[in-house]
Amino acid sequence: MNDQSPPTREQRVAGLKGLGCSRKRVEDARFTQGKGNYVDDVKLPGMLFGDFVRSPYAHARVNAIRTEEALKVPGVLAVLTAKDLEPLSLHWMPTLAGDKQMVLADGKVLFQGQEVAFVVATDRYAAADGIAAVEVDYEELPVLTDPFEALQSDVVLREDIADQTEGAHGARRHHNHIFLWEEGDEAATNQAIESAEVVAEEMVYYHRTHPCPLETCGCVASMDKVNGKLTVYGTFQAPHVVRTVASLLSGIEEHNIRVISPDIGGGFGNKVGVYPGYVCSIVASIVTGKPVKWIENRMDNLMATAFARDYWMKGKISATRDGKITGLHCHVTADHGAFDACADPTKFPAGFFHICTGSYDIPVAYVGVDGVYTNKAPGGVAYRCSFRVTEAAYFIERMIEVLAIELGMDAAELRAKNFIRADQFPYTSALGWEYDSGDYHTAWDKALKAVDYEGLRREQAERVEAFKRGETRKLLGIGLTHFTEIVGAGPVKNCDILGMGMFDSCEIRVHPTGSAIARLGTISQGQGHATTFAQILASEIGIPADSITIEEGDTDTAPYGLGTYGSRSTPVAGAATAMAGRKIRAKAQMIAAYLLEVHDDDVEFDVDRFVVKGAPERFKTMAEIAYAAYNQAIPGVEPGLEAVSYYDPPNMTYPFGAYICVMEIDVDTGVHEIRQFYALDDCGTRINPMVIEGQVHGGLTEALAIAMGQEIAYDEIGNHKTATFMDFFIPTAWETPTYTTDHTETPSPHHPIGAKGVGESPNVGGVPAFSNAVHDAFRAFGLRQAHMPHDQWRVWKIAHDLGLHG
Ligand code: PCD
Ligand SMILES: [Cu+]
Repeated sequence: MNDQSPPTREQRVAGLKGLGCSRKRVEDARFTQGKGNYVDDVKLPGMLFGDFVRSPYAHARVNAIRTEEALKVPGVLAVLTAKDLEPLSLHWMPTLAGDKQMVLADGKVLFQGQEVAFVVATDRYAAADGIAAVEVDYEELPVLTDPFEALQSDVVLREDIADQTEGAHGARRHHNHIFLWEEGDEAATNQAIESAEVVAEEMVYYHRTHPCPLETCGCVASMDKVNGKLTVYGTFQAPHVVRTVASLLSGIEEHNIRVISPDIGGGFGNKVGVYPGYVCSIVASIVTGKPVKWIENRMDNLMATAFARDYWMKGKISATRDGKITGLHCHVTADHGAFDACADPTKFPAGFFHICTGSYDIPVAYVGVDGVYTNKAPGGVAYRCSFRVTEAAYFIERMIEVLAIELGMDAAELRAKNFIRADQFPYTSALGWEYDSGDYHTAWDKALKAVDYEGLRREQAERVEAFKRGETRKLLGIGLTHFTEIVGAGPVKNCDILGMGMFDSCEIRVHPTGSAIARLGTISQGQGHATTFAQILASEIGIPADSITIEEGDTDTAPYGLGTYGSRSTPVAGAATAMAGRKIRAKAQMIAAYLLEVHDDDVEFDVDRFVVKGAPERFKTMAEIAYAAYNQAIPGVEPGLEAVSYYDPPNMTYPFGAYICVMEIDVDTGVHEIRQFYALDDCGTRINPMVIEGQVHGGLTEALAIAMGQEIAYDEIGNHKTATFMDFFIPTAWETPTYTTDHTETPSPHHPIGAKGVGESPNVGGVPAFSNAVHDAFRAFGLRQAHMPHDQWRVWKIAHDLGLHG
């Protein structure tokens, strides 16, 4: 081929590396070469180190804190206690859930690992010595770790609000009660259930766990007293929200606060909330006039930062004899720990749990959630679904299995019989959500075919017979799940965090030579935004993704946004990116028309250029247009080529998926082996299939961890039993199975490019798939419900209790 020949249209499209391209992740060059810049890499001149004295008790009165000896330790400069923070009104701080939380122990401690005092020293070793020298007089109090018991007990956990009968989410009926939140028609639901031919009832527990990112939480606060500017580097999933909160709490004007989220080593929801470490570092920097760093160790992270789940879900599901679901009732007892510090949109104290009707057309439903205080760490609702969709999906997918048992019906058939049909979308659920789009039957049939479902069931039946004959000790479980996710909060009219509406944003500058920078209100923690958002833009404005820099996480430069969690970046900031791109394109069209000396309407966009309609040889490329925007006076058009979009999504997006897990279980040892895991995801328009596959692999591995072993456990006096990797299960390559990924593509009708989120989906759908496989292996022997995690001992115990050990 002649070097001079112009690229074909296909080559031009491919050259953009836009939508649908499995573009390699641009951020990986620095990550794989140790050139990332994480919070702990931030080293400022004269920087000090702060760390916490933490409570060894789960519930105790703090009668005295003596700091004299600590202050004598070489290198220790200050020890902050609640008394020091009180004059600044910073000894307590508001939580995202409308509650308040102690920054440092104020008269008592409420969970093991709670922050009691903050020691500031020249380095982390001196701080550790200082911590050891702080003397605290504790007087132990009775401990409540069980939420059901907490609601009956005379022991008052939150003395600060003991007499308050109204909380942030309505009436409190007991001193350890936080709220009762209800959705749906309870009377109609009860009636449907009472008059039903078949009812299945079950208590489904989704245990307490923890997102445990590789990098723990931390920050560096630096108060420059000369120019009055506070800079805070930190592991923040929502940097702008942190800036606003810091301003409101400290009284420092918001323009004088700069929050920077540098590279983040995994967030998974753990880094959404505001922690005492941030407040104490800021105060310490103001007091000492020096930068102060605080970095958690692994135990701190597992003991004191945002846990996930801990939902006791009591369900009733009713159906006709032939398996048509007629009603769903759910009551949740939600253990929120010592403070209600969940990171949900204000109006939703149980997040989006009322998506618990799942993928099914259920005529009536009711859900009631009781939030309860206990002597455990606060900060729930994280871990690859910040808004309780994981709990909801687990609940309904377990209830479906239990109903299938009750009906004596195949669980795949029961699902298919009740799916919302493709022609029912947009579909409004009994609990009020408007599902934007979906095609569940197509996905389900594809999944069942891919694994040869009928063949598997035959094999399973043969296995059961062989087991009964004593020819094998291994059972076969087929774990089915069809989940519906709900991601992309806003809209602003329903969703806010601390009053800030949940929109998101993108600002684009196209440079004269035809490359560009785009800044967003979100922040990648490993998801690959620098790669994928450039792809959205490449397809919108015809500039190659390789020529577009994506920048996030610096509040001095990025437009205001609500941050990255709840798989909202693609649905919201991704939409803002497309919309801002369209503004660039609109202006480029005027410039092109001027340059081509035709009317605006006579040019049209084609991949990377504007062409004169009907005369494709007459065109201006985006690079030429960008240059003209800066070097020519164009009548009626401002110089430059920039745009900004603040996007308020009209609705959330509803990704879905069909997962099937095939598991072998050794009845005598409780050891499982995952023979096959098939995951079909539908996240609408796919931006980068390779990134999506990576997201799915990561999320499934976290799901495996949660379902098969990971747990935050406490003993009866509130000792945290799982605060190290000796006890807290993190799967390695050894435990991780091979996954087969697949997809269908049902675009979101309201998203500018039809994309839905995907990051959370594999965890939402993965946990029930693994757990259902365990249950299914024992279905023939009468198992209905066994609580997670299904570690080896608990699986052995299931077999034992079913009498399978002879
Ligand atoms: N359709 C579609 C969708 C999506 N995509 C892609 O993928 C990713 C993701 O996305 P999304 O879904 O939108 O999401 P985002 O927002 O971005 O993110 C978030 C998520 O993400 C996930 N993933 C991950 N990865 C990593 N690596 N790291 C991390 O940390 C993490 N985290 C996790 C979580 S948990 Mo939460 O926070 O609990 O709420 S939520 C979450 C990005 O890149 C994007 O672009 C594509 O491509 N396509
Ligand atoms: Cu979610």
